[in-house]
Amino acid sequence: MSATVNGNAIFKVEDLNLWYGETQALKNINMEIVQNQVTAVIGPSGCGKSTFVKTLNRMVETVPSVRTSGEIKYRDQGIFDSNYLVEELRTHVGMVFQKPNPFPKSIYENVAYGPKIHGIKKKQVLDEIVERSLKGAAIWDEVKDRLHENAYGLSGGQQQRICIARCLAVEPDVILMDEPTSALDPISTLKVEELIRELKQDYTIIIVTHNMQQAARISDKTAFFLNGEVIEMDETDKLFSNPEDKRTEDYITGRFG
Ligand SMILES: Nc1ncnc2c1ncn2[C@@H]1O[C@H](COP(=O)(O)OP(=O)(O)OP(=O)(O)O)[C@@H](O)[C@H]1O
Repeated sequence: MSATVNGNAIFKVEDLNLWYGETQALKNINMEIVQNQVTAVIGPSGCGKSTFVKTLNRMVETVPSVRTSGEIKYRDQGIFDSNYLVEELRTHVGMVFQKPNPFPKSIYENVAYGPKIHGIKKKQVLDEIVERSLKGAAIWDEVKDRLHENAYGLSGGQQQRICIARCLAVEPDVILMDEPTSALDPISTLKVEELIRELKQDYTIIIVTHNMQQAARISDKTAFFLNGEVIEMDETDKLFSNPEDKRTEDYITGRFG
C-alpha cells in the first residue's frame, strides 16, 4: 500500500461540502483521520454525522440527489477521482451499521460471503478466513459449534459481532461504524466497545455515536459536528475536559442536543 499523506493520516478531508438536492448537509469540512486510532463523531441529531462517515466510502452516493465538492484523500488517493473504483475503496473501507444486518444465511455464509465475491473458492481457505474473522470479532467461542445455523438465531449483540466479522473477512484497512451499539443491550454494548479498543491495533476506526460516555471511553480523537460543520476536533480527553468552543462545551454538558 502507498505511503500515507501527512505522516500517519489515513484520510485527509479538504473543504468537503455535500448537498442532498438543495439542502447542504456538510459544510467546509477539513479533517485528518489518524491511522490505528478510534475517531468518534458526535453531535446532535441531523448534524451530518452519518452523512460524513458514509461519504468516506462513498456509500452516501446511493442517494441520487447527492452532490459533493472538495476532496477526500484515502492514502494519497483522491476517492472521487474518476480512475479510482468505488468497489476498491469499499474493500479498504468497510462499514458496520446501526442495526445488525446479517444476511438470512448461516453464520459461516455471512462471513464467507465477501471473500467468495472476491473469488475465493477453496473450502480450506474460506474456513480459515471465517475462523480468523470470527476470532477477530470476539465471537468465535460463542458460535464455533453452530457455524451452519442461521445468523438470525443469534442475539442482537452477537449478530452485530457477526457483522463486524463479515467486515473483517475482506481485510479492510478502515472500519466505519454508524452507531453500532445503539440497538444493543448494555452488556453487548460493553463487549462491542471492548472489541473496538482491540481492533484499533490493526484497523483505523471511525465511529458515530450519540453516547458521549461511549466516545470518551473508546476514542482517541473526537470531532464535534453541528449543523453540518465540524466545530471542534481534538484529543478526546482534551475535548471533553477543556473544549475550546463554547458550543462544544454546551453540547457535552448537556445544554442542548
Ligand atoms: N437521504 C437523504 N435525503 C435528503 N436529506 C437527507 C438524507 N439523509 C440525510 N439528510 C439530511 O442531511 C442532514 C444530516 O443528516 P444525517 O443523517 O447525516 O445526520 P446525523 O447527525 O447522522 O443524524 P442522527 O444522529 O439523527 O442519525 C439532515 O438535515 C438530514 O435531514
